[in-house]
Amino acid sequence: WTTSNGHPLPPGPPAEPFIGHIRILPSQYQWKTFAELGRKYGDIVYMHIFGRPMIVLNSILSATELMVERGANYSDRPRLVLLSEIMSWDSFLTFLPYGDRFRKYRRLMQQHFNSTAVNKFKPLQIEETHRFLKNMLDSPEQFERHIHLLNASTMMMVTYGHRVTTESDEYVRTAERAIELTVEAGSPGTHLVDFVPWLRFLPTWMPGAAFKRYAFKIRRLVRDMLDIPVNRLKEDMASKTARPSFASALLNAYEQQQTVDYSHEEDIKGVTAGIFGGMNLTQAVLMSFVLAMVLHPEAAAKAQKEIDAIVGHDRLPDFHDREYLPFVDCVMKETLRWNTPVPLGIPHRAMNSDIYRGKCIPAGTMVIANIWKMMRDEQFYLEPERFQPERFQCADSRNATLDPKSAIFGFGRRVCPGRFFSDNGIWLAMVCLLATFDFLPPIDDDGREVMPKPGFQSGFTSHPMPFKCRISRRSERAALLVRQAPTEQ
Ligand code: HEM
Repeated sequence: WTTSNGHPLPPGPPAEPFIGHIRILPSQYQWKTFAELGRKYGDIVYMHIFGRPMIVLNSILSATELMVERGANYSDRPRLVLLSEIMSWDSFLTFLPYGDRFRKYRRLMQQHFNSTAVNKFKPLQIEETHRFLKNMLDSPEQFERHIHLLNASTMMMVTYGHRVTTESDEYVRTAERAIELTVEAGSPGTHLVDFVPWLRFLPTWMPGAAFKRYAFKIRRLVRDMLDIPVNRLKEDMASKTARPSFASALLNAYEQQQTVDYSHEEDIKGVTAGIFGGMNLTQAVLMSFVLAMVLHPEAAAKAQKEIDAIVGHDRLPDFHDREYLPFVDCVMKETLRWNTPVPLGIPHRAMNSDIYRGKCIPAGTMVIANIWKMMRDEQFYLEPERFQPERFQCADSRNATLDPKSAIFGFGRRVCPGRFFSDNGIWLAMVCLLATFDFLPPIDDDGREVMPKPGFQSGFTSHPMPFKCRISRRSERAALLVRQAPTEQ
């Protein structure tokens, strides 16, 4: 295909008339299909669905050259009629189109979550991690629930000063329900109304408008996600019982008119509620870590040896130990690489048509970064399917490694603003777990150890398939340290 400007489109598989490539796209594990297409057509693959163009970037080079270096053109989000406009997720930074409101929200996130600002959250992350370790000691078999509570409580404390003590917490339940129903509605950008936008004007009572009734249910939950925590915080601030938080800092500045940068409470709701996606991702990473430690006891033992030598047995690890624990960092990087938390990132959109490597990328093209494939690029990672933290120890020309953190958080002007904060939290949880617990395979009826089979769910975020394991305290001394760890700020 040659476009009107005389440049061909990037290569891609043959399309069917009108519907384009819709039948090539599987509903599950799309990143694997995209990687196969990449082997055949190169690291930029062009496709279209009902005439709407999309490209898949299979290499870190093309993602960097387009989404970072040409960020002014590639930082928009695709127009998702069902998700953004009907369910109203477009109140959140994550789905905002590129423009003034986006820049305003990013600036606010950046002020509080940049690489130095996140240091102020460290005492809270330590406290929440201690609480988590105590829960692990009491009921290690419920590790998934404890990880969930750790993430929910840390994020809610940081953002709204609200401590989550149970899974039935009103805000967390509302947010999880909204996300669950949204995910069940199908992949963003693949619903009929996304391609035939006038369908959104169908009255809800009409046959064929079931999607709209369903979407309205989600819209109410999304509204609650925005309103409940900020309204509760305002009550606490009025009664002088609020803890300092991201949202309270924004509300204070707004009320005292210290800034003209944001003009409406709705902005505060939109920017703070963006944190929820982060909880789910940190959960995916820590669950993958537990699975990796069960499957690779040699990696866990090596990290534990390093921790014992540096931290000793009289205290729990802390942030200031990090620079002396290089192997723990390797385990963290390998965990992030091995199970990429967001395999296809969040799609960007080209605002204007562009020429790249002699090919035309039309205006409006949806740009998908296949981060899963980038984390398996043999140019950087030998035997990419193997879990091998050592690959990050010796970056020589044969095994030149790329830090997964340069890809798994996305690219350019839309790169994850929570990346420094989650880097700290994930590291602390991993190092404390390694210092105090052993991770063992479950035992079958004949008393034999059975290694769990590693597998990851398909979906927008990649979580390990449910698995069983035994988690036991490393020693009575370790258990005592956990019991004595301070948890009240
Ligand atoms: C392991 C943890 C995390 C991973 C892997 C992750 C990954 C990502 C990715 C891939 C994107 C899309 C970037 C792009 O469009 O190129 C993103 C966006 C975003 N993340 Fe994260 N994230 C994590 C944790 C967090 C946390 C803890 C927060 C909140 C403090 C957060 C807040 C956001 C927001 C608000 C956006 C939307 C940014 C925008 O559209 O401009 N994330 N994240």
